[in-house]
Amino acid sequence: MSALLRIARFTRDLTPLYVAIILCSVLTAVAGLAVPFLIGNATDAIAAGIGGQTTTEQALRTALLMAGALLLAELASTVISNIGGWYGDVMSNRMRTMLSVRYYDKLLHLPQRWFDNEVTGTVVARLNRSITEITGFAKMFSNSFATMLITTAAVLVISAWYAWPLALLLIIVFPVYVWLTALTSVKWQRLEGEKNEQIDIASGRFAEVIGQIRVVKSFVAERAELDDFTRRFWSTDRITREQSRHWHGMDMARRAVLNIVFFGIYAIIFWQTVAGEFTIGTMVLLIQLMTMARQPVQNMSFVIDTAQHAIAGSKDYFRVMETEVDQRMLTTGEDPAKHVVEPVAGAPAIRFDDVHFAYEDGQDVLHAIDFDVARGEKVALVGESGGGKSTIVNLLLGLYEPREGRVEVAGHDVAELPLDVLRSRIGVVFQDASLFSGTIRENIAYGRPGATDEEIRDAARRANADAFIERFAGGYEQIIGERGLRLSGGQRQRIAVARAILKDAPILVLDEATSALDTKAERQVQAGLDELMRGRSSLIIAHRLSTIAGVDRIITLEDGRIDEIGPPADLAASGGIYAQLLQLESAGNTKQLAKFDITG
Ligand SMILES: Nc1ncnc2c1ncn2[C@@H]1O[C@H](COP(=O)(O)OP(=O)(O)OP(=O)(O)O)[C@@H](O)[C@H]1O
Repeated sequence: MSALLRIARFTRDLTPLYVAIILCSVLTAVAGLAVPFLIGNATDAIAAGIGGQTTTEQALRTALLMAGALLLAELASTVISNIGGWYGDVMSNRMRTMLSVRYYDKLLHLPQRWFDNEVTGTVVARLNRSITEITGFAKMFSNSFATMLITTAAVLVISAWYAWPLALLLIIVFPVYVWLTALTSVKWQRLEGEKNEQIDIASGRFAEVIGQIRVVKSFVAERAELDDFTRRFWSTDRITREQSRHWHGMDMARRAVLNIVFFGIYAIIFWQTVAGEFTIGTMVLLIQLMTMARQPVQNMSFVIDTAQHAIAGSKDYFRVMETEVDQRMLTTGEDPAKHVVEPVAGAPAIRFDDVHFAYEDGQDVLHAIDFDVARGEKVALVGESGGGKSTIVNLLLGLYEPREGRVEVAGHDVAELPLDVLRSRIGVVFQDASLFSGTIRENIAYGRPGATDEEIRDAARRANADAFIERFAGGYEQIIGERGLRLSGGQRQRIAVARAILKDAPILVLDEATSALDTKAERQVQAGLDELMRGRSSLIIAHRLSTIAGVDRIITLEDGRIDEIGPPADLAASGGIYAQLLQLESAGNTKQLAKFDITG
């Protein structure tokens, strides 16, 4: 119940719709409750006519009057319940929109750490299930449950008026029924959770596999993937059988109790009628009222079943909604790129001051990292794979916080800058170009929404991308497929470079992509990158010795520690990692070079 109230509180903006739905439900219930009274009156009038207490004309007139009133009551019920249904549809759709938008908003602002432990497809599957179940319940409630519950409450009061033992029996049957249902609920919920877990994992994998279908095909892993998917779904079959057996076993017990109680109710009504306490009309009225009350009790399992799904769904939903978000976003609604951050006089563009960092407690991956990048300087990070290069970039982008020490940008502690302001100052070109489905124009404009066509073209020209874009039939409107899969690796990179040029951030982080490119493509991308780096302070995760040779300074890393810092010429002679790399290159030892993600 508290979970359902929580949903209602969470969606309190829908209150006017909730009120309209309840009003329609009350009116529908009232119209429905009039029916047994009208039939009861008609029955009494007909019985009186047949029995000779009134004339046949009088009996007929009353009966026809009742039939007319019956028609009106039923028409009213039809119209009002449909109006209520309309409100219900609108309400559940708005609820779905509200829950989905807030969930997406939440996900977009969760810290990077949260995503490290989640599989994208699983997050999406969970969202879909939770929201479908919550809104499904809301819709059922507004379209039928509410009227049903109001009718039942009214039947209780009316039957108490006529004969208190009837009301007593009805009052007993409800809690017994709900109690028996609650007994089933604990086990049912546990099994439902087990099922959902399997389905979420399978759906997560499904999304991953379809997203990386080329890898799957190249490893001929289709059968293995399908087998795993099938196994997970089939495991829900066993759980469903157990869950359903349990549910239906308990349902039999519940219904048996109901049958016995209703036997008592009918026995009382018949006995009282024979004893002359009730007229035939009252008997007909009471039988109809009891039938009206019986339906909600029987449907109670369905109501509770749907409510349980909604409760289980809401738990998953609110678990994510309760996760702490990155609080350090600019909350003024101001464009973060326009937020003024005056550089501290004399401060370097980037400074790492004795930074220690661990992804997991007690396992430092960066130790005492100390370096700076002067304004306009190009600095390359070189080190073995897993040495901590990407982690340094992650800290610079504020994706994680140092365990100890400070990271500064233009003299400001990164921990104190709003994250969106910080990130608007840093352009990033990732190793994997990471484009989105849509047009080339949209992908470049991602760097600066609202950029003019001319600005987009100019960025593409400078990134050495304009010529190949123009060769496409659609030009800048060419659709590039999911993650840009319809482009070559080099083309994707150049679009990513154009995107960063358009962003025009003073600091640049570059994770060179090389292995995927042939020499010509590499030259084309390099020309774009050179243009991008001009005048910017650049931190480069370099994968080519030619790039490393062209930077102002090199930082070599070993096991998360800085080994050396200095200009290429100095490090070439120092005997350290860079000097060794040069030796490996001249000896043609590409295998050892690959350990450093260096392609030569
Ligand atoms: N999200 C994460 N959670 C836990 N550990 C991580 C995470 N990301 C990286 N690591 C670990 O941190 C260490 C440094 O990784 P990092 O990605 O910074 O290395 P790298 O030098 O960039 O390597 P590469 O050149 O292969 O990309 C590695 O041991 C890695 O396993």
